[in-house]
Amino acid sequence: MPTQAERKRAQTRVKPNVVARKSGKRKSSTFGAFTWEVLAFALLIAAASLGYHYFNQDKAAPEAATPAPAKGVTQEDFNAKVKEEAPRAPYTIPDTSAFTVIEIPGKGKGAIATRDIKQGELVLREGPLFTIPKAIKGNPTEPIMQKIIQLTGEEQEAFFNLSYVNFPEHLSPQAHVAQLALAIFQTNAVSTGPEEVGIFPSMARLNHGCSSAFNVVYMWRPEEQSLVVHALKDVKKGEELITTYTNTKKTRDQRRAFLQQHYGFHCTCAVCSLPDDLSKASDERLTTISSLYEKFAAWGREEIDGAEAVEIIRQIWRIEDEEGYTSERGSLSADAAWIAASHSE
Ligand SMILES: C[S@@+](CC[C@H](N)C(=O)[O-])C[C@H]1O[C@@H](n2cnc3c(N)ncnc32)[C@H](O)[C@@H]1O
Repeated sequence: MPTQAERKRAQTRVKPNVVARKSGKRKSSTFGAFTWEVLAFALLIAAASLGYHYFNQDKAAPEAATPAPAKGVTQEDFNAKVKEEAPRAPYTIPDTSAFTVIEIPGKGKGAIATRDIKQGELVLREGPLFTIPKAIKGNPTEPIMQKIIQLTGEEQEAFFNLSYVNFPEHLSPQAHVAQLALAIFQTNAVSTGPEEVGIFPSMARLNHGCSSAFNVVYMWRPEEQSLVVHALKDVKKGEELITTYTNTKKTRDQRRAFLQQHYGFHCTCAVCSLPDDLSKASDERLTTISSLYEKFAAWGREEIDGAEAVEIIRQIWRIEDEEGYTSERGSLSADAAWIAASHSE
C-alpha cells in the first residue's frame, strides 16, 4: 500500500492541463502536443499509481465518495470479471470523415457535417474505448480507473481530452484524477446494452437537442460491439450533428432541469428556444404523446384490444409528425406489426 507521501507524489505527477472555461461550468481537459509529450508517460505511471491507490484503500477518500447504487456488481465481481476477460481489443480510430469537430459558441466542441448527409446514412461506427457495468456497488471511480490504466497513452489522451461537468468545485482536476475521470465518464458515457455503459471518444462530441431538434440517432450493436450513428434527417454540409441525451417527451422546464443537473447546461436548442406560445403547444404535444404511450401499455396487460392499440399508435404517429419528432417511427411500426401478428388469428 502506498504511503501518504507516495500518494501525494502520484497526485502531483498527474497534471492534465485542464482549462476551465470562464463563462460556464463546462470544462474541457486539453492536452497540447507539447503538454502531452511531457505528460503522457507521467500520466500512465501516475494513473497506475492512482489506480493502486484507489484499489488499496479500505474506503474511497472522502472527496471520491459518489452515490453508490444499492444493487449491482461488487468490486470483487468486477475484478474477477476483468481477470477473466480476454485481452481487450485496442480502440480503433473510426472513420469520422462525415464531420469535423470544432468549437461551437456556448456548447464547447461539437460535430459539423463536412458534406451533405442523407437521411438514414451511417455517420459513424465506433467501438468503445472501454466499458464498465452499469450497476456497481461502491465507488464507481474504481472500475473506471481500473479500465483507464489498461489504456495506451494515446487512448488515455483521448479520454482525458473529453469535456466534463459537475466536477466538485473544491477539488483540483490535477490533484484528483480519479474524480476527474468520473466527471468525464458521467458527462460522456453512453449505454451499451442493458448491463454496460461505455466511452466513445468521437461520438462523445455530439451535442444535444430536444424533440425535433436532433438530427442523428445512435444505437449499440452488440453483434458488432460498436455504436452506430445514423442520420435521422437530411443534414446539410455545415450543419451541426445533434443527438439527444434523454427521453425528450417532457416539458421544456422538465427537460431543462434534467439537462442542467446531469449535463450542466441550460438547453437553448431550437425547441427550447421557441417563443412561449409555441413552446407551450410543443409541451402539450409531448405530454399527450407520453400519456398515449401509457395507454398503449394497457395492450400488454390485455386491458385494450388490438384495434384500440393500433389506433393509439396512429395518434402518437400523427402528433409526433406535428412535433417533427420522427425518431420513434421504427419502434412504432414494429409495435403495429407486433399487434397485427398477435391478432392475426
Ligand atoms: C457529451 S459532451 C458533448 C460534447 C462537448 N460539447 C465537448 O466539448 O466535448 C456533453 C456536454 O456538451 C455540452 N452540451 C451538449 N449539448 C449542449 C447544448 N445543446 N447546449 C449547450 N451545451 C451543450 C454540455 O456541456 C454537456 O455536458
